Amino acid sequence: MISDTIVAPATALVKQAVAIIRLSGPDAYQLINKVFSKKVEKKENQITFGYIKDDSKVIDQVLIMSFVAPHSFTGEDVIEINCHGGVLVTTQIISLLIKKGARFANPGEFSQRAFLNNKINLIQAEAINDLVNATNETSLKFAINNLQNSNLHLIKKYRDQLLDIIANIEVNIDYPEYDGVGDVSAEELTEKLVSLKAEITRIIKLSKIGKIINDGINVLILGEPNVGKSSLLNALMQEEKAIVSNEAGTTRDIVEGKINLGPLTLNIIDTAGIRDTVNEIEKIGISKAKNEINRADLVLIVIDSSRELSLDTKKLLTLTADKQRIIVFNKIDLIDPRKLALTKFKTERIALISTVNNNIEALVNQIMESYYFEELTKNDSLVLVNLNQISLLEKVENFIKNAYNNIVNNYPVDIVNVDLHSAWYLLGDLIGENYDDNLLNTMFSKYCLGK
Ligand SMILES: Nc1nc2c(c(=O)[nH]1)N(C=O)[C@@H](CNc1ccc(C(=O)N[C@@H](CCC(=O)O)C(=O)O)cc1)CN2
Ligand SMILES: Nc1nc2c(ncn2[C@@H]2O[C@H](COP(=O)(O)OP(=O)(O)OP(=O)(O)O)[C@@H](O)[C@H]2O)c(=O)[nH]1
Ligand SMILES: [Mg+2]
Repeated sequence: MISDTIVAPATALVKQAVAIIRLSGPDAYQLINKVFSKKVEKKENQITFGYIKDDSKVIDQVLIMSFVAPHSFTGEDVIEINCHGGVLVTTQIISLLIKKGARFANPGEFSQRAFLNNKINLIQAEAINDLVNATNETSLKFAINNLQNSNLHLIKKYRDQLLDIIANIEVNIDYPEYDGVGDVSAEELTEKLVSLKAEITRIIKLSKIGKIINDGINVLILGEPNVGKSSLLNALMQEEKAIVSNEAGTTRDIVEGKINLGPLTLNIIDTAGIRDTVNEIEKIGISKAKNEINRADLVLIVIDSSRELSLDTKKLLTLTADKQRIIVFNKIDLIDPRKLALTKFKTERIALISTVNNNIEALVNQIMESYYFEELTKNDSLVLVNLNQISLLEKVENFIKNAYNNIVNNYPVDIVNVDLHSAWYLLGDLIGENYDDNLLNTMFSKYCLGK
């Protein structure tokens, strides 16, 4: 049982209209009543007006909101003090509460308590943090979907299915032939495993895209010199961020910019034009540009529409063949688009643009389409955007795959069940059925103070 009472500002320590101080734990009422001008009754959802006082010295005029365990965010007795939002007044009230016996909370400790008191599961806890950190509509949608309990039943369903399979294997299979006795055959079990694995694989796939969208899409602009890469960066950002000139080899270093494009966040990376050069500085720039390919989620290969496809561009196309990419034909204002040799790109996403005319809509549409997946934002979609969550799911996927192979290869039933148990257990990790204290501390420490 948690025995101490924690306190922290729930709002930033800056000059503002009103600040909120949160107090949570078994002594919340006792503590507030040591410093408040009136008696705060232990009653739910009350707002009480009065003064915070250090003995006879009045510190502030405040509103007290009261919650009674378990009906609060943390599941404990909670008092929220809405004080005037001065830095000094807020810190004085907190110091006073600490003097009276409260402990200053660690970052994320309120949410951690909410988890420990079964008010939220770990997916919801991660979602709270993701919600606070969300910078685009899509990631906000993922977070709010996961915060509402709506898709917890999915994980529970998968766990139940696993248990069911485990039980059936134990009861119904006449080892070592795996001939079906009773009501479930080996074929039916493998079928169940296959469909379960398919569902997990689907969630992993969606989650990986979700993670990219959540973190911001790293969009790398590549192309030979002078094709208009920096002009494109500037057009996307609607700002003269990078130097543009008609001299080939203008950009030497990496230039980065961040924008929100509708529901997406793009981290745009402009690079030095790629060509054979003897200039040492330019060479460094070119090697930097190539090194960025690994980090990129999406590569824009920019081509000057008015020129023949050069060897350098062909090399770039080969170098990025495995990447998600869009072939961008810039300077379309210089030629008749019908003259473009597009057939060799017919399996690719292409966009015809003219940065000089600020006509980049075709590219914007292609980017949006690349990351538009109806399934992603459906209310009941489970999209997990944290690396640890995704890697847990991948482990689950692997254990199910192993179990399947072992059944097919007529391995002993205990071996099959070890893998299935592991998968079941790891799904429990995902929602916090089982947890490790250190892991929990690490996880919540990335939260805001007072959260
Ligand atoms: N002032 C304030 N605003 C806040 C929060 C908070 O803790 N305090 N929140 C947090 O950061 C978020 C809201 N989340 C909350 C979640 C649960 C409960 C709560 O009291 N739950 C009770 C009662 C539920 C009900 O009445 O239906 C419960 O779960 O039993 C409060 C806030 C955002 N805004
Ligand atoms: N006609 C026309 N000219 C363009 C267009 N986009 C860029 N340019 C011109 O092309 C030249 C090169 O543009 P930059 O954006 O500097 O090209 P870059 O690819 O960044 O070049 P490097 O940094 O040298 O690799 C400039 O003179 C631009 O004004 C376009 O859509 N149409
Ligand atoms: Mg440039």
